[in-house]
Amino acid sequence: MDIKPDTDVGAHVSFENVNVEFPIYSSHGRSLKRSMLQFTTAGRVGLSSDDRLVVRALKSLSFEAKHGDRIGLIGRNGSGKSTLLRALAGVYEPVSGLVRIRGRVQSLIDINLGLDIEASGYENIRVRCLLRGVGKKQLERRMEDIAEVTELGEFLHMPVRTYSSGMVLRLGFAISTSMVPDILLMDEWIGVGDSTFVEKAQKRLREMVGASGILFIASHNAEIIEKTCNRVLWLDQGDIRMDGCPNEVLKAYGDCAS
Ligand SMILES: Nc1ncnc2c1ncn2[C@@H]1O[C@H](COP(=O)(O)OP(=O)(O)OP(=O)(O)O)[C@@H](O)[C@H]1O
Repeated sequence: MDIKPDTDVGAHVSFENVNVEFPIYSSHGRSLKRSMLQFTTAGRVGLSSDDRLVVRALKSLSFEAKHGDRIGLIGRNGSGKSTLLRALAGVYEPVSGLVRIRGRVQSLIDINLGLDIEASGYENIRVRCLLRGVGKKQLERRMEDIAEVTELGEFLHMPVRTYSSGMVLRLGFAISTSMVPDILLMDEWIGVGDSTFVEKAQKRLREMVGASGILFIASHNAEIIEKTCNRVLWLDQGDIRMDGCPNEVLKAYGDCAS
């Protein structure tokens, strides 16, 4: 795969003929390969260039996204939405094609990923801030801001393994939403916390979405897509079936499903 650095200003994404494949490791035997290839998978299971059986999750996918785009990803289960988000996040490396990404990417796909459960809440906040390049001068203030959002008080001095699942989510959410990225990735709209936290969390999330350069959100909820997005990509079998304004694409998608 060829990743080219981009140096102009403003968030920008382009995918050119991007292919992402997942090998099916247990299928080395010829007869098994043959029988799996005969399954009706609409071309999603196939042979890679080195003759391995693979699931083709993205197939020659091409699109461009510009600063200001709020892109909803829709499509049936298995159409490639999460794979596209993970390719944008750099988690999945395409087997071929060209990905260009200009800007800092922040994924809210798994907000608790990377939390060290043996370390305290404060230690986790500190490490994450340092990893994101927060300088020493701003560190204390930034840490206090995040701590305040969690509303976890003295619990922040205790190891994360002593937290309830809701408390872990508050910590992960507060950390993940502490910096506005150029490119924001979400797999469904996040709803975290109990009734006292949820309103504050939603406001923070809306502000982060509004301030980010480009948003990608995969969702099965048409209302969320309509409210949040100015453009929709309808994915079908790993490729784009339609790209347009939310009303138009959601209508075509709905007509196709009914
Ligand atoms: N880790 C994996 N190993 C093998 N195949 C995978 C893996 N992850 C995804 N796939 C396959 O890639 C295709 C796209 O999956 P993906 O998760 O991107 O779909 P999706 O549109 O996000 O679906 P959903 O709406 O169910 O979340 C599917 O055919 C799926 O079976």
